[in-house]
Amino acid sequence: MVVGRWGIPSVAAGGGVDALLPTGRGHCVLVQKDSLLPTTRTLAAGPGSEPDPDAAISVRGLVKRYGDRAAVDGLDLDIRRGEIFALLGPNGAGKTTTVEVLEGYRKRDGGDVRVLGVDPARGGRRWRAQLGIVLQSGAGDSQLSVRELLKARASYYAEPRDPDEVMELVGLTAEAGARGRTLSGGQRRRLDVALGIVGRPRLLFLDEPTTGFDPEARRQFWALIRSLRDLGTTMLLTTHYLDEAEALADRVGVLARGQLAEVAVPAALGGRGTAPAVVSWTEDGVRRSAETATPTAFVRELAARFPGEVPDLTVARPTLEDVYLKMIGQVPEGGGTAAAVGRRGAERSQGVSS
Ligand SMILES: Nc1ncnc2c1ncn2[C@@H]1O[C@H](COP(=O)(O)OP(=O)(O)OP(=O)(O)O)[C@@H](O)[C@H]1O
Repeated sequence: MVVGRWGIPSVAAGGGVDALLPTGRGHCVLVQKDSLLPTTRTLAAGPGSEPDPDAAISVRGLVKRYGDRAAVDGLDLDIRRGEIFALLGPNGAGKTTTVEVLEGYRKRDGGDVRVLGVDPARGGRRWRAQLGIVLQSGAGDSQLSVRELLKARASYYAEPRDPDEVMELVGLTAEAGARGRTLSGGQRRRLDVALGIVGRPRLLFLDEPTTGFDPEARRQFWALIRSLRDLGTTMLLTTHYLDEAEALADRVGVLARGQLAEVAVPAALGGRGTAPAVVSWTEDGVRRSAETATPTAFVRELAARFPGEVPDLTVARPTLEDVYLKMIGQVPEGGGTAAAVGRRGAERSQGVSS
């Protein structure tokens, strides 16, 4: 058995403000349309404000430098208890660094951070036992069976979930006796999640959890995440899949160059909620389209011009992907994801990193 972090057994080692949008539960976002950084801030997590004692995660002015380069550069963020928050951002934006600071795995250079009310830099075993972590590389080649792995992990917690219930929850009951190395990629990921939740965490970190899943496995995984939310688990999800963020997240935060460019509910990100619709149709053999703020009225007028169905009619608004790509630009800062991941993989088995 490999001993991972914390001694817990591991199976792997400026433009103008254009609008004020409510994001729910008393938070608002300031939307600026014509600048990349920062376009939006949660008012509740404004610079200089006090950390929110009721939040599951509360961050003010987080700074993390590697050499003279700031990977995280003054981050403010509140994640409410019980919500699923998706952290989005291009390669090298600072997502993993941020999450590692929150997990108590990486030292920060500045700022105030509270996770379940505790500074992660000082979090002890009791605090850590309330966290669940599902890393990118997981259960892999274990010689132990699924049930053995879960029982071993559960034994480290005061009030673990029943391993059989966890297997049921993640859909691994039929594989209870199978060794980790014989599982398919999707089953291994389920096992990663099972290991992450068997300690009954109040806060679950999910790092790109569905990479490599087939479409059906992703849908099943989403259902699992929703059922965990129903059980009251707060989740911080990092993902590059925009549809996943849209399907799961109560709110999304877009990180770019170490700062939060925007925090919003998925439907409001980048002004989606108020963006004009694009109506398209075919007329006289030609594809036509028009932007309109009143698509219903437009389509009604259009329909009056045609005796039957309007040919090839579609009405579209910007997708989450559209606004996200616009927000971040296309060129990843710093490149080098593979190098960063490899470096991290090596560091993660060795305790807290600077
Ligand atoms: N241990 C390290 N030493 C030096 N630089 C690092 C280290 N870890 C990360 N970086 C750099 O910090 C920046 C942020 O990296 P980070 O891994 O946090 O980004 P990310 O948003 O998680 O990226 P990805 O989506 O590719 O996983 C990058 O420029 C990266 O190269």
